[in-house]
Amino acid sequence: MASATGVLLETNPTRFPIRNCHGRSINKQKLRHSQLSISSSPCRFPPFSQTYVKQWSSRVFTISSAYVSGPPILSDSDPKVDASEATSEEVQQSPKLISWGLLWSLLLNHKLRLGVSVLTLVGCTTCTLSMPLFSGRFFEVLIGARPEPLWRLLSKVGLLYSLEPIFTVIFVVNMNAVWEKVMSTLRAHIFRRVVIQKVEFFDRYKVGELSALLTTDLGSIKDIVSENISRDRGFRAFSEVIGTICILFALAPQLAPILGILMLSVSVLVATYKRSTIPVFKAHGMAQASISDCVTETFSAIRTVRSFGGEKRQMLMFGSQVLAYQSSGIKLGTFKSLNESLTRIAVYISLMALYCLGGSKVKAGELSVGTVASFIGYTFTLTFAVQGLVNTFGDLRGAFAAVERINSVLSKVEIDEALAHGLEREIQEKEKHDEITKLFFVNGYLESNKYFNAHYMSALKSASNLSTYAWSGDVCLEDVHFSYPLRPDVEILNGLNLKLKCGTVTALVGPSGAGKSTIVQLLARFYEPTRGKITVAGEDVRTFEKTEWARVVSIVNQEPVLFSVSVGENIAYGLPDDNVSKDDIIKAAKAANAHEFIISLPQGYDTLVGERGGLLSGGQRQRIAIARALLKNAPILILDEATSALDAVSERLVQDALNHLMKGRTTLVIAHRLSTVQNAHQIALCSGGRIAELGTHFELLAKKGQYASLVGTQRLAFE
Ligand SMILES: Nc1ncnc2c1ncn2[C@@H]1O[C@H](COP(=O)(O)OP(=O)(O)OP(=O)(O)O)[C@@H](O)[C@H]1O
Repeated sequence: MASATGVLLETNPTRFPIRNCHGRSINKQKLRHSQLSISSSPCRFPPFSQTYVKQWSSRVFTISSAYVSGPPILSDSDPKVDASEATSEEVQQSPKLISWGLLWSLLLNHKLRLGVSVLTLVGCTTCTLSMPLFSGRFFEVLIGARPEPLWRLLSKVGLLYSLEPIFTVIFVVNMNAVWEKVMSTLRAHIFRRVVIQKVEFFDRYKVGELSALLTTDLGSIKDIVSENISRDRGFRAFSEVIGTICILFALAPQLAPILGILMLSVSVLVATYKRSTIPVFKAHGMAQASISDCVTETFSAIRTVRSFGGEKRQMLMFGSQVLAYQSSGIKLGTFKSLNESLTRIAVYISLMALYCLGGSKVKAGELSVGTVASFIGYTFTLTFAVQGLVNTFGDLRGAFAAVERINSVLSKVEIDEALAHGLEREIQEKEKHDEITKLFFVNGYLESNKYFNAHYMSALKSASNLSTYAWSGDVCLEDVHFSYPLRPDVEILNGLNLKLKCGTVTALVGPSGAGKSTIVQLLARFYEPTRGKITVAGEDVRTFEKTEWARVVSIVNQEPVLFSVSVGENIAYGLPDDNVSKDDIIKAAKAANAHEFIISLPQGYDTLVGERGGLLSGGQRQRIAIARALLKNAPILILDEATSALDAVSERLVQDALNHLMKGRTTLVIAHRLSTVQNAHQIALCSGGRIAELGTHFELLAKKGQYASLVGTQRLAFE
């Protein structure tokens, strides 16, 4: 039944613009999606954090009171396209991935340890700050100016000396443990955020840049505590500076202001000087990064280097980078030595000032010898503490820059909602006591992403149906238009229609660059069509979560990627969430013609395959990938010319395995070989962003069109 507001909206939507939680107006179609599924299945959403629940319920209220109910409809207009209109606004509004709020809430998970750290910090700072006082008294006892027995004074000093290291140990251990735990959660949080980004995000950033976020940048955030819990850094330096200044004023108000001004000028000087050295540090860091780039590139492409005799070129390149690193290192050393001398100069100036002023006051009888002796001690304490604080501020600057980098890369809204939603649900369902899973929870909840497109997500259908649809229905690409997000002006597919009949093989042929692999990427849902849709048994695939979709699609590529674990584990990756029995693995390997070679390996199924499977031949890698796909037992199969890189013997073995794999599955084969094409139930020729010809081998030959000319010019290779 239509509510009053709903009717008003229906009649004149522009007069009553409804705004979503970001204040953005949302169209009617979106409203329909949101409201319908909210009312039909509100419990499908995982128990997000309270804030999310609040935002969610307010959205439910706004939307449901404003719209008419009805059956869930996913219109032809692409929800993703609608959502993309708002992307720039959302980018501006997106919350920072690492914020003070997040850090604070993570720290508060360790209240006890933090409490102990604060108490022990007070304890060890008190001990440290008492020492110069007792040194002064010691001199006074020695010259007879103080009537206290020496043994009593020494036993107090002894007590201080014993307590200080104990407090220090407890402080360092606790602070370190707290920060390590916070950093682990942060690391997992960032890794997860990277994993759920859309594929175009990975087109945009280099792997090196992304791994630097999790290693170098997080490293500098970690160092801000780990490297600053020693005596003369961070919190201790800060508490010592404050404590010393108070004591100095209490001890000798005549001397304290002079010393204070002196200290202040020195620290300003040191800080200014340090600021001027930032470019030198940066240059050194960059030189180090280029060395590491060169090493990675050379060793990962060692076969190419060798085949082109490129060793000398690589060595020269490495040598020039080493020299650049060396010269920036020498420059840095000079700056460091100057820095060191500055500290000493600061101490000496302060001491000279003290000797002159303090000495004259002692002579005039205004100050005791003990007080001046204590003052000298505090001068050292203050100088080193100030110096430590300046260093800590330098580290803080580095940490802020790292946070900024992480936020600028990861706070943008490029999250693949259809993937993140399913992943979130799966992790929520997992055993909460599992220590590894817990890492991905912030304060008991997964990062609740308010940018999850609720209207989009709410139209999701049950996963249990997907498997039935995929085993029994056709897969259709209907009027699919597509441009890669990084090249939005170039339309690769332009109204493409193709039906993959259930349980049959479709061969996809066409000239290079026609868009064959693009079709594969769309079927795998690495990208979504910019217009049109892909359906399975008539259902838009976007109504299913990507994690569910991944379960019904298997892809075997020309260059299958294996993980650097054992052969058995690589096959079991076909079902990464399940406990796969060894029998099932062997069964899949046998069906993929891989069992024989696997048992001849040194450790059989436990043999490690090396980085990206580099310790195996191309044909062996291919058969393991097929075994992995067999174990997965997905109803939709995509073969990206999986045998073209193999020799005749391997090809026969792999082809047998593939024939086994294709049985009863809806298969799309990108084919360059005539034999593969001829055996297919239908052949689709892709050209100009559409399917230009469709039929069997003989039908297409008879047409004497592009397919016939491809065969004629032998661009479809004969065996
Ligand atoms: N990630 C990407 N971002 C931008 N453009 C891309 C991307 N991947 C492919 N393209 C472009 O899309 C077009 C189609 O490429 P595609 O790989 O689908 O062709 P293909 O038919 O599979 O070619 P081949 O037979 O040579 O493999 C090409 O012009 C290519 O430059």
